[in-house]
Amino acid sequence: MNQMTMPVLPQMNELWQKTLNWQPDESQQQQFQRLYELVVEGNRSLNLTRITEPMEFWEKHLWDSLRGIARLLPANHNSAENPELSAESVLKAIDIGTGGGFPGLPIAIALPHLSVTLLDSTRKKITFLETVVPSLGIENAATLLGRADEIARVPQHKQAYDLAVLRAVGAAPLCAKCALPLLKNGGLAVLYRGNWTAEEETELQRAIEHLGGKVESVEAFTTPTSQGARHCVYLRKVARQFDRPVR
Ligand SMILES: C[S@@+](CC[C@H](N)C(=O)[O-])C[C@H]1O[C@@H](n2cnc3c(N)ncnc32)[C@H](O)[C@@H]1O
Repeated sequence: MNQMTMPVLPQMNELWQKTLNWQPDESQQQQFQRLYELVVEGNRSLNLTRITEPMEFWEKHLWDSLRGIARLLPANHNSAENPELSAESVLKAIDIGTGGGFPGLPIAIALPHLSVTLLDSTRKKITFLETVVPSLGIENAATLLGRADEIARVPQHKQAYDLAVLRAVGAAPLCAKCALPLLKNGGLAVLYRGNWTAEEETELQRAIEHLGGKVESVEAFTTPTSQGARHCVYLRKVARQFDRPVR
């Protein structure tokens, strides 16, 4: 057996459980393993990621993708306390600038009730994902080629999503400008960041004032094996743009 056919991805059941209060089942483990193999294979012709070591892939692609939406994983959301986060109310998600499928593909695998749109403006990334999605047997994810600002003007996508996730797409104000027009009123954007400064938060606040968004919370944490610094910025869409008075 070569490295590509062995289940080389660490299972990490204890760490999944301890850090996210969740564990993938057998079929989700297999999908993560196959995703790993396809990304390593795809990397030979496409510049998808620098992270190809199994342990690093687990932490920086799989775990990191799911940490941002940990509150939506079964057992973590309490729909009575937090109705806008219940599994029943978060149905449509979009991963803006998904690249090789992160964080959108691990999210689609972990939350099969969610319908996930994988958006990217680069044709070759979408072509890659068009083969990955069926190859993993994922039925709740679809690819979409285009720029977020253009897609947000298409009636089918404008204010159509409950959840938007963005990782490594650009500065936070740009991410907010991409995400908020795609969200329904009450929808949530998760900006996956490394470090996060007070200056960045001020700039973000300024940028979202006119877009009907508010910073609901910022979570700081470290990754579980290499202790890398991470922040997730949660933005709530509180008003549709056209609800706000034009000054
Ligand atoms: C550095 S990659 C990050 C990929 C992935 N999110 C990750 O964390 O591994 C940024 C991706 O965002 C895409 N992108 C940048 N601006 C975009 C936009 N305005 N609309 C859609 N995709 C965009 C690029 O084509 C690229 O694939």
